[in-house]
Amino acid sequence: MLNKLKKQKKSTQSDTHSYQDLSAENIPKHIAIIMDGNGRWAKKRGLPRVAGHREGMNVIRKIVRYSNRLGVNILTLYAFSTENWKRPKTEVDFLMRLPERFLNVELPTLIEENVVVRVTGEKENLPQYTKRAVEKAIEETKHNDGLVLNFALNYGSRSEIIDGIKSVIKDVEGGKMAVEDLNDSTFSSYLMTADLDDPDLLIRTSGELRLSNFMLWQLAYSEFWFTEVLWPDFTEEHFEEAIRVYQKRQRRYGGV
Ligand SMILES: Cc1cc(N2CCCCCC2)n2ncc(-c3ccc(F)cc3)c2n1
Repeated sequence: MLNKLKKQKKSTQSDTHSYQDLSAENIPKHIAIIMDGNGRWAKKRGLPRVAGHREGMNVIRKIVRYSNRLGVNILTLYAFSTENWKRPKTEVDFLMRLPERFLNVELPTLIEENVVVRVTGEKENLPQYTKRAVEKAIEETKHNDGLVLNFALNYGSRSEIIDGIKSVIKDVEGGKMAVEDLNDSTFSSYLMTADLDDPDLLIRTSGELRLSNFMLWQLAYSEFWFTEVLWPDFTEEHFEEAIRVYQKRQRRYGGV
């Protein structure tokens, strides 16, 4: 993938995007995105909030494809937080149908593009139709080895950390774990993201400057890039700008 990027880098214009001054050597391995601003996008246009969520799904398609072409290893998308259950029932019901709606359209392409679908969150509390759709996608892409598309779905970082602590206590009491062996690395293995590297870059859209209970442990050393752009208006160019800024920061702090 990086070689392909190098070739495209030589030409001033690849098929749809020129990777202007993006270094193929330092593409963030794991990019996490808080996809915010969907409701505001709809309100600005006098549309119902759900229209913003629907448009937001179209942006996911573009960013997944672009991430795969750039050679990003893991793309984590914050789709539904444990706090989102407090939204109006009509909106929650609509949101819970989106995984099925997205996968019914996209799964064949994801399989073809060697993408691995993964979900981070409490799947047990999801409606049956939501769980069935995500489990089917996880099963049908588990043998792929390309981009890991990780949806944070019904995910809350504080409850993830509390559950991790409870598991550590259980293992210590059961003699499976010695307290002295507890450190960053062993504790990370008790979290839902045990099999993933931490994010190198966090992107949050719509101008909000907070983490909203998202990957609080995992983002400890990540670069953050915030934009006023609302998620439905987010494009490959915005994504490229975030990576360009990330790469500039890496050069500045690359030294010892
Ligand atoms: C709840 C929810 C909301 C949701 N939004 C649309 C995108 C904008 C931000 C939030 C609303 N999207 N978009 C894709 C999914 C999804 C989740 C799991 C999966 F395996 C496949 C697709 C999704 N899920």
